[in-house]
Amino acid sequence: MTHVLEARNLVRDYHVPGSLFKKARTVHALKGVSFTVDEGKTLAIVGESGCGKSTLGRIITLIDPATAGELLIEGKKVDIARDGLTPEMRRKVQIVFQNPYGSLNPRQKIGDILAEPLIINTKAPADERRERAMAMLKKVGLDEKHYNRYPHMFSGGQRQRIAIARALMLNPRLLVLDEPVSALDLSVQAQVLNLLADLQDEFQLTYVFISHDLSVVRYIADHVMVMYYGEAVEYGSRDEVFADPKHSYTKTLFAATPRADVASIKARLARKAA
Ligand SMILES: Nc1ncnc2c1ncn2[C@@H]1O[C@H](COP(=O)(O)OP(=O)(O)OP(=O)(O)O)[C@@H](O)[C@H]1O
Repeated sequence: MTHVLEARNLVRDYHVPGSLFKKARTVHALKGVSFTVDEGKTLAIVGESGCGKSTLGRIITLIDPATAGELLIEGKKVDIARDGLTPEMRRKVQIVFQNPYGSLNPRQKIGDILAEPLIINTKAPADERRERAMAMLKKVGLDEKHYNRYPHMFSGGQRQRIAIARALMLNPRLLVLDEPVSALDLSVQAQVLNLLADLQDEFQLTYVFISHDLSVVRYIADHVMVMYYGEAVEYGSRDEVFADPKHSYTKTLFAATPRADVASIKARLARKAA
């Protein structure tokens, strides 16, 4: 079976220019990271601040180039230096960022925010764009009446729903979710996680879920990759990694994390297991 996403030995170096007081230096943000993600599955990427999670997310989403390595989307090699990327390839991968306050243009109405990817990437006429935006609002648990409102008129959870809806407008295969619930209250986190799980089932979406929160990862992930200073130090199924962490860093990370379970997450897990 072809993987939806395959990363082979991804390397990313950042060259930080020197100043009067500091020498120029190179930050080795990714030191050769490899993994695969299959259709309809979720790979969680876990690790502390600075371990390279977001760098990896930006490379997968083709926002940033890698220094070396290979990236394959549905078995097709992507030019990681970003030359020659087809619009088709770009449409397949979308990203949702942590901050729903910062990621939506405050001057645009929700309908226009959702229609924008269609205007840029397709020839869909205005009435079709409107219809698709309305339909997507409903899919993420919002309402047609929200179409003409501005982002400031929504709660944090609702804004993240809008960001998810925007990411889905082009029917992507893969969503990179970069700390998508970290800025939300616990009860709202559970609602958004449940929404992501439902959308995954409905559209057979593949997720790369970046998080530092192990209780969230435990709920959402099929596979887990633990990163430490630019390296993947652990990689396996969720149950394997949680039940029997191999690397000393993973053990420390798990020991340091309180079990902050969310009631409705537990309920859903139980439903899933049943
Ligand atoms: N544009 C850049 N220029 C120089 N160094 C960078 C740049 N972006 C990231 N880095 C460095 O690369 C390393 C990995 O950063 P990255 O943001 O990917 O980590 P992270 O695990 O996502 O952390 P956080 O959770 O805090 O966002 C860090 O040492 C960071 O300082």
